[in-house]
Amino acid sequence: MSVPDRGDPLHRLGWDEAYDAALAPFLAGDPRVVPGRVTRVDRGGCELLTADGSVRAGFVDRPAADPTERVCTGDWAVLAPGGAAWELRALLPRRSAFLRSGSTKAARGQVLAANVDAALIAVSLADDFVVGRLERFVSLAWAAGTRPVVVLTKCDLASDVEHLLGDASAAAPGVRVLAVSARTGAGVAELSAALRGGSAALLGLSGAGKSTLANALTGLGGQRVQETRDSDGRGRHTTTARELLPLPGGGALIDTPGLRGVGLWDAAEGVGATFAEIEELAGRCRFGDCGHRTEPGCAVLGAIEAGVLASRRLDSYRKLLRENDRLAARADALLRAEQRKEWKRRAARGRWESDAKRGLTPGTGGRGGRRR
Ligand SMILES: Nc1nc2c(ncn2[C@@H]2O[C@H](COP(=O)(O)OP(=O)(O)OP(=O)(O)O)[C@@H](O)[C@H]2O)c(=O)[nH]1
Ligand SMILES: [Zn+2]
Repeated sequence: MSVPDRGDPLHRLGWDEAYDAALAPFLAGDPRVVPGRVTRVDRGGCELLTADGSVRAGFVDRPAADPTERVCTGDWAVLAPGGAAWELRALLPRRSAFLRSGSTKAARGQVLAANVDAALIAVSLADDFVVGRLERFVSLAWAAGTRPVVVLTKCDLASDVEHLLGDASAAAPGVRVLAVSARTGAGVAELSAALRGGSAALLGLSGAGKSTLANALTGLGGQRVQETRDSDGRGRHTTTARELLPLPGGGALIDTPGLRGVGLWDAAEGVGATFAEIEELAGRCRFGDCGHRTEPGCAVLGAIEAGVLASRRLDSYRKLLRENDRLAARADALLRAEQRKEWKRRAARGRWESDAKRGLTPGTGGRGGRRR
């Protein structure tokens, strides 16, 4: 493995000068280190693509107490020769990260994908268009530090595409919205061009057409999706394990199972960006802490009355903020519980040590302990 130069596989996957700068201190410490991009993560290990274009598996992650510091798909890793094989030494700072809210065990959440530039939100035109769901995905994309791109899929099945494009644009102001059909190929070239050079991740409900879209974008044909013809048009497919795939025009597509239908996590800012027009209006309310319910001089209510803002937008905005608050509160509670456990462990260890010093049976504090 050697340090990459321009046009090599790593640059095609998005390596640039800022990453060069991030790698420099590692190179100064050990000139043998090389970067690699994580294409898939397994329990405790990962697979990487390196500058010579080869995919190397079997890398073991460094120990990290904070789950968000563990390796994830899309990470740029610093590799160094160690013993018989290469080892993963560090991760370069992430430009963006999708976090999943913590499970009941881990309060701090888990990073699902890193260094994503564009979040492709797949919305099937074969199903009813649920605006609130789109707003949720858009908020998530902003919160992760990525640029959302709304992809209305299966446009061959819809008759009023123009109308639906308008609805989607209204729900996601300032966001690029495209209609595509993997079946007819409509819009695919335009989407490819919009992604060129960057890293894109796929989000969307099951059956939204993500795998089919991934095939169309990466040019993998039917390799990743097995077409089945069933009545509801959803079908079943098998997805191969690699989660980061090079795009033919440069850049990469990240498609991780965990990212496909994620929950909100610390997305208050993302919600704000999605409902930018409401936040902007709120800045003009008479009271700084206006709840936009009955307050006099409320610019938000004023806009609704004037027919400039749909009251449905305000409802969605509130709902997403509430959801986010609930998750944040839950995460706080989990974090506190973890800390309490750690304090108990430390206190127990302290008692043990002081018992031992006093010549008591360790852990009994003298109750039932005999002096030796
Ligand atoms: N008519 C039409 N059908 C499509 C199109 N894209 C996907 N489909 C069909 O929609 C179904 C679901 O597509 P998938 O690509 O498997 O959807 P997915 O989002 O990957 O689904 P999950 O893996 O469950 O998340 C399949 O039967 C596809 O053949 C399209 O552009 N037009
Ligand atoms: Zn107000």
